[in-house]
Amino acid sequence: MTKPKVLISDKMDPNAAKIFEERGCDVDVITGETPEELKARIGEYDGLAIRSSTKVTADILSAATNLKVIGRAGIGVDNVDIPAASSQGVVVMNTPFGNSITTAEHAIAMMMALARQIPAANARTQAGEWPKSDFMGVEVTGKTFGLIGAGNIGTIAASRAQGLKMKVIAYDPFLTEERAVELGVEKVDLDTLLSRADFVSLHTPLTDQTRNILNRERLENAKPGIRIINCARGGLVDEAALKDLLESGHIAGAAFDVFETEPAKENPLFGAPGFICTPHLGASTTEAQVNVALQVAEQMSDYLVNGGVTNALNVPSLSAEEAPKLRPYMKLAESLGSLVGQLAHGNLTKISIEREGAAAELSGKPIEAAVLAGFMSRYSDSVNMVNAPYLAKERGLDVRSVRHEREGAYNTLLRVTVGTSTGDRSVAGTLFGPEAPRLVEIFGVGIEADLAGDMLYIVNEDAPGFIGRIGTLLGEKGINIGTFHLGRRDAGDEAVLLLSVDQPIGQDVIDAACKLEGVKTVKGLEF
Ligand SMILES: NC(=O)c1ccc[n+]([C@@H]2O[C@H](COP(=O)([O-])OP(=O)(O)OC[C@H]3O[C@@H](n4cnc5c(N)ncnc54)[C@H](O)[C@@H]3O)[C@@H](O)[C@H]2O)c1
Ligand SMILES: O=C(O)CC[C@@H](O)C(=O)O
Repeated sequence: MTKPKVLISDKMDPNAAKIFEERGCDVDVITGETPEELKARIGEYDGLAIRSSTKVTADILSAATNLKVIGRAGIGVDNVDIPAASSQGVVVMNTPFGNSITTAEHAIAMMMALARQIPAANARTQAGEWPKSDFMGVEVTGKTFGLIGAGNIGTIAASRAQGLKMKVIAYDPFLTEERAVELGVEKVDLDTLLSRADFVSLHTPLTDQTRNILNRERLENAKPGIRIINCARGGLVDEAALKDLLESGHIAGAAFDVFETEPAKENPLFGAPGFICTPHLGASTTEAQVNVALQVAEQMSDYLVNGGVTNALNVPSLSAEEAPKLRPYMKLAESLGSLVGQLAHGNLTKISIEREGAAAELSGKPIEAAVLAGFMSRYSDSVNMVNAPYLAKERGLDVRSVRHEREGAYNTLLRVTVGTSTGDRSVAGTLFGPEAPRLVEIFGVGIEADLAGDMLYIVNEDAPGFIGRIGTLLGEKGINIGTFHLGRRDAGDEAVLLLSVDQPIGQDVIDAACKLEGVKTVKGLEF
């Protein structure tokens, strides 16, 4: 049997190449190539091991005819086109914990550097100035550390801040009260966090919900003198607004490891008062790089040699026998989890997954994992069907799977219900034929729809003329309607409208739809 061939295309600890060889793979280390050079070469390889420099685009994947696995030695996979990889059957893996401690330590180092203005003091001292009176710092002891994103890295940063005798407050929609108590942090909303924190540290992935989470308005309304640390992802903070507010003195300092455009050879923040930065060094310690390199090489060779799947972001863990029967249910389960995750508001405390009819005969665990993966995909870019149940447990989400013997209106049915602080919210779906997942109920209203691509969800008063008004609005905004689904409890009651559309739904469309007569709720959805 020929050995699987792996390309390491980014600078990686040499232990990775050693592990690949020891575990039966041939390995080439070729770094710094242009996209064109990589595209010309990639067809030879079964595995591609990367960090953040290699951009694995759909174009490169189109030439990757033998590729079976991409391994990211690190956490963020924003440099990999996962949908394109999935549609080519390429497994994408990351190493979700190997650099967490190192990155949390970098955030704390940045906080201390900000508090004592170490970079500027160092530069001027070494220039021979001895500027002792220009650098009055602030203590961190007794100050408030505002954590945005209480996942792996955020919770480590919080514990280090507590070690520095700081009070930690946290904003994370996924943090339960129980977990907050366990961590010794106070759970708050984002506006409260910004009005109380002395130092704010961001630790979320970059998603549609977190992009510009610190926008101009929030920065302007933050407590005067606040200092901001971003060692997560560029794009979480409005860079131009931050520059203006550093210049006005409203914000006392900011420390960034990551930028909207990287490599950041120029940036509006460069030179702003109180601004310090590093070139995406969050994961750059010997220890973290050894961890992630070893882990990625072990995971990838296990997959290439034995078919074992660990920390994959785009495949469920299924046995060969169960896989064909379960596959359409996995898609249905993930879509229902994603739908309820996108629509539910409030403090999400519990989720139940009910199986009825033919679905009750199937193994519940993979279906549960698929629901959880869909449900949590809005909150983390590291979540997958393998780690979703573990993450849900760790975060205190009460997960229940119920199998009903009873015969229902459908031959097979999955129902997903989330408990929020404002009550239970439930969606249900079935399979049409053996394979086609279909939504059949949304928050108590019967409605039949495919969940795919970009969609618009509207709740409105059931009254004549509404469908015309929404059609006109979407037409004016250049949005083409693909499919149109309508449901209601009774005539004249609330109606639910679910549209699949050919263009993404922007905030302008949502704002305009909210203003239409009779509209109660509008939400853009993505599947
Ligand atoms: N600078 C670096 O070199 C470096 C190194 C490692 C990781 N990172 C980045 O750090 C980030 C966090 O990594 P992690 O391992 O802690 O991830 P994680 O998935 O464990 O945690 C992310 C947390 O963000 C929360 N979150 C999601 N949406 C949110 C929102 N709208 N508001 C508030 N919180 C929200 C999630 O609930 C979750 O708790 C990732 O983007 C990762 O890529 C950067
Ligand atoms: O590989 C790196 O240096 C950065 C890694 C980091 O951004 C991650 O998401 O793990």
